[in-house]
Amino acid sequence: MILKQLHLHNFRNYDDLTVDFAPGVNVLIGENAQGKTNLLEAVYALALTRSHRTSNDRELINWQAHEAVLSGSVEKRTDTVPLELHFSAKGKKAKVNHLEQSRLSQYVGQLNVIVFAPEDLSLVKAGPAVRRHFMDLEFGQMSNKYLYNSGQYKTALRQRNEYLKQLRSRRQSDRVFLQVLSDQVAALGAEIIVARAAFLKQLEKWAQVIHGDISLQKEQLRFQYATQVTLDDDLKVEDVYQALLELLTKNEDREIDHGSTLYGPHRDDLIFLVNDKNVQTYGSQGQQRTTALSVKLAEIDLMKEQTGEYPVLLLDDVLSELDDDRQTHLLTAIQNKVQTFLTTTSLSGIARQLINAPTIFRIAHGTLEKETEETNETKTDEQVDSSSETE
Ligand SMILES: Nc1ncnc2c1ncn2[C@@H]1O[C@H](COP(=O)(O)OP(=O)(O)OP(=O)(O)O)[C@@H](O)[C@H]1O
Repeated sequence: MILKQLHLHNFRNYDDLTVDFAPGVNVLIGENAQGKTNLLEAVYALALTRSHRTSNDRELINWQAHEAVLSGSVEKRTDTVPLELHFSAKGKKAKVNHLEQSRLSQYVGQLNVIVFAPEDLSLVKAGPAVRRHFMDLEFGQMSNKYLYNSGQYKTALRQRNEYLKQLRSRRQSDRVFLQVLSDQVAALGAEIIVARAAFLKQLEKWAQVIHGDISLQKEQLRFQYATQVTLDDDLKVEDVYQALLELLTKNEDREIDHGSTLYGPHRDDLIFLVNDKNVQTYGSQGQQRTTALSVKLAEIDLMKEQTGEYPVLLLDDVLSELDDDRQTHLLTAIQNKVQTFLTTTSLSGIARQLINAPTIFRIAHGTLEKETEETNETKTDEQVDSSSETE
């Protein structure tokens, strides 16, 4: 899929901007604090209805305004879809094909994006919450059902935790109601666990090939999904539900003492093994970065496999964090395949050599100026023509 056009109205430091993007690599160049990441954030928000760097939507609205609007048109293989998103103090409104969607989970999935920022290189090193967030974000874009279930699960978990606290402080004593809440948590949790296991299997398949290439076949990457229920090959939602419910029922007293739910997919982790060793514990920084890069690149292929369309790739100042070798792998893997938005303060080194016909936008104080190969060529042609006339 391709984001053909984007319009920003009172979004961050942009007043009104309409920009047409190229299907290949769009390079956003500018000094610090000019609006490069804000523009990338706008693409991300148009896709997922929220920012990748803040959970507070108010920050997205221009300081002088009360409402921000993003709109754009997404070209897919079969059709072009107009998207529109309004942010205000009253909340968010999302439209697909000019029709307001009653649930945001119905909107997400129209434009798929993968963001790769320096902090993503610590996917392996960071705590489990980061990897759970990663799974929810990526799998949620590929499946409306996953997105819906994970939203419902969070609500059910919050209610159960609240009730456990009330039981602990003896404001409540009804254990039967706790069982009702446990049942909800187990049913939704089982859906999430089974979906994660299936997605991870597919993701691992792509990541293994990429990791093998980058490491010149010296390393083999494997994933281990760490969840509290035993996972068989022939995994069924019903079995996971029963296993999870049993854990919750057996441990009610402990959970009341804690005032929180100790079992379920909110406790999952994803372990990466390189040549059968946990790369978080034993891997070098280079191996950890290669793993993170392989996983990110694998997501692109998985998304294509699951949705039939390549996602849009957002590279937020990440090239400067990668050595030449890894930059080369990244850039050769995406070119002529995925529409890419890349922010940088200057396009230099290996990136300048490798990016084939980039479309360059110069950003200063929330304004954009396009500089394309074509206009450069036209200029050169005009200059040649006029010089031949003078002769
Ligand atoms: N809600 C807002 N309203 C107006 N301006 C904002 C808002 N939020 C952020 N800004 C401004 O946007 C600018 C930051 O833009 P951005 O984060 O896109 O920088 P950048 O070009 O990516 O720079 P760097 O290379 O340093 O990351 C800052 O000048 C900031 O003051």
